[in-house]
Amino acid sequence: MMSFLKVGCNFIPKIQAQAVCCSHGNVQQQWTRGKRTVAVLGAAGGIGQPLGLLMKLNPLVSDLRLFDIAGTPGVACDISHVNTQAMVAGYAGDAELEKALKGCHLVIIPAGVPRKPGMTRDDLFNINAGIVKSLCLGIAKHCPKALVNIISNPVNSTVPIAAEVFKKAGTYDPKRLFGVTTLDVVRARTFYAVRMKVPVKEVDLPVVGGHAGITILPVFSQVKPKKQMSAADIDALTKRTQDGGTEVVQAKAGKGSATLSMAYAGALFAEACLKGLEGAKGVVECAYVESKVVPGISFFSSKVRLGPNGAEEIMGLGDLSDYEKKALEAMKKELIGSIKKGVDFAKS
Ligand SMILES: NC(=O)c1ccc[n+]([C@@H]2O[C@H](COP(=O)([O-])OP(=O)(O)OC[C@H]3O[C@@H](n4cnc5c(N)ncnc54)[C@H](O)[C@@H]3O)[C@@H](O)[C@H]2O)c1
Ligand SMILES: O=C(O)C[C@H](O)C(=O)O
Repeated sequence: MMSFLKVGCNFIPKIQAQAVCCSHGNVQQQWTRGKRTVAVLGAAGGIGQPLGLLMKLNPLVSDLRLFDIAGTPGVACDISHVNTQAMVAGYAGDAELEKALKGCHLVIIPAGVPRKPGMTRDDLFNINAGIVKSLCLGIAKHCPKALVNIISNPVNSTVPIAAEVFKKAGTYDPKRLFGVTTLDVVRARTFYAVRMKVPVKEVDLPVVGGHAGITILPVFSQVKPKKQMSAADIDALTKRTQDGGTEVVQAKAGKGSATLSMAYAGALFAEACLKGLEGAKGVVECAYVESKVVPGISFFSSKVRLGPNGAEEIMGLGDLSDYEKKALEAMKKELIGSIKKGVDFAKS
């Protein structure tokens, strides 16, 4: 749980430094508050609006830039009335992208179309690939040193697209580019806690691979606190995590995909990045990054230690059960194909 959400309303008058914890609860550290500039691109959308609000609540943020093709002046005005320290500004349309990005430390991208029932995330490629490409061109030009958190689907392809854009611009640093897979972690932890009857705040559970169907692999063999799980439990919870996005798409019945839980997850990962920038120790989250963890798969989500330069360390997978090893084999072809599709698009 995010520190600023944990303390709820009480955090508002406490503008001075205080001890805060990362989502694994293993960090206790002092740091300076509110000196980071954060942009949300796609800020008028279903994810962008609550994500903007959550970033406004984050005491590490001094300036919040809300960018979209339209609608952001209103969203920014609304959020700016919240009595927390971050200054909020709205920017609309390509002509304002430079102003939105200049000086940013962290750029979060939930811009793009969401799924409707019956669609796969890959069905979004044709529209979202171009959106991510054009926004990343802007980042390369106006804030090349920023950390970039990509939420837009299909994440398995949009992150490789971003990498290629940055490579072409000569600004690529793999430590600063992340695909946000935190929602898979959030879901897996929730589903495990409910099924195994453990307090959700105590659950630590990595989710590795990518962010689509069988490429999502919760590693229940490493879950804490460990409860005896039957093979049927493991299979059911793995499948539910893999299908979590589709569960929401179907429940919303044509009105989009996960927005509120995604805003929460996006804010959780953004806060981990900001804590890393501030030099907090022991900030570890799963994220989809350029990786050598699985030979032959150039982008992969695993535990990443965040620090002042972004992804300071990409951690290995640890021991996997036979079930997980099989699932890892099963995802390889799809993941490699999605990565290649993104790279080919960016190069074309
Ligand atoms: N990574 C994840 O776990 C995860 C979870 C949920 C949703 N998503 C993805 O996030 C994306 C956004 O979902 P949503 O529900 O917020 O959609 P939405 O349609 O509600 O909002 C998207 C916003 O992006 C804006 N946009 C489009 N083109 C833009 C551009 N060039 N520059 C700036 N903004 C632009 C739109 O105007 C809109 O406001 C989708 O691709 C969805 O699949 C990812
Ligand atoms: O499922 C989707 O299309 C949105 C997102 O990727 C999710 O996991 O909720």
